Amino acid sequence: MIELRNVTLTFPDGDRRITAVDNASLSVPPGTITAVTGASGSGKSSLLAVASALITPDSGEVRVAGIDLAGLSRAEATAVRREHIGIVFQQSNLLPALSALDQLAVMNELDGHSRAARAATRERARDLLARVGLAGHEDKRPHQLSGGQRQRVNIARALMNEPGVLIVDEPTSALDHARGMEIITLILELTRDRGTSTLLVTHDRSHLDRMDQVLVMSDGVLNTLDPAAASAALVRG
Ligand SMILES: Nc1ncnc2c1ncn2[C@@H]1O[C@H](COP(=O)(O)OP(=O)(O)OP(=O)(O)O)[C@@H](O)[C@H]1O
Repeated sequence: MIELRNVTLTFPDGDRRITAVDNASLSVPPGTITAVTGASGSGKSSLLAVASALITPDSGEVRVAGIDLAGLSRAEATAVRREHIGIVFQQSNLLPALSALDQLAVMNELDGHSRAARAATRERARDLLARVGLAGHEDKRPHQLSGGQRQRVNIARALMNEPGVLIVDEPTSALDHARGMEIITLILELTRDRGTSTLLVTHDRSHLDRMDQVLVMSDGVLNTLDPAAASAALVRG
């Protein structure tokens, strides 16, 4: 579950402050997907940063996987992120030198677990890669994969720790329409199968009618839109 109640986030701007998120409330139940759309600079990334425990808002309540983020130290917030939140960033941040399998396994292996635990990690990574359609591609490095395949690795990596919350920033921006559709379908399936509360930012309005909930951000303010109406608006142009 992701829950934001009356969240406001401001940034300094010379003598004044910019309100990036303005008294925003939202709730994303398990197994559902909420899309946030809106113009550039409307506050979407700021909202994701708050929901990912990367930034503490000025005011309001943020609960992720049942945990109230208020008052957590930086280390505690990092621990919550690691255990409960899978994040797929806009820019693919895969490590060029690592195979697809190692991109998934490396974070867990850094913990220095036993041999058996390492083997289990690699088995889980292999299963997840198969789940996102990359069986047979485990040993490929990022430059040997297409944009859509790299995005699949990103998604699989975000799921390694079996998070209850999945935060996805612009997953289709670097892809053509057909590949974008496939990625959205995958994220929807994973959300249903794994029961994640998925919060997704997108500029691409063509996917909105597939979402459980659509929110439009404008100058930091969130408004609910009927998913079908969001698509109808697209048809009308
Ligand atoms: N670290 C920061 N310091 C100061 N101002 C910031 C910071 N991050 C965002 N802002 C400001 O907050 C507002 C919202 O920005 P944000 O990046 O959240 O919008 P966005 O909707 O994600 O935009 P885009 O679609 O272009 O990524 C903007 O006015 C932006 O300039």
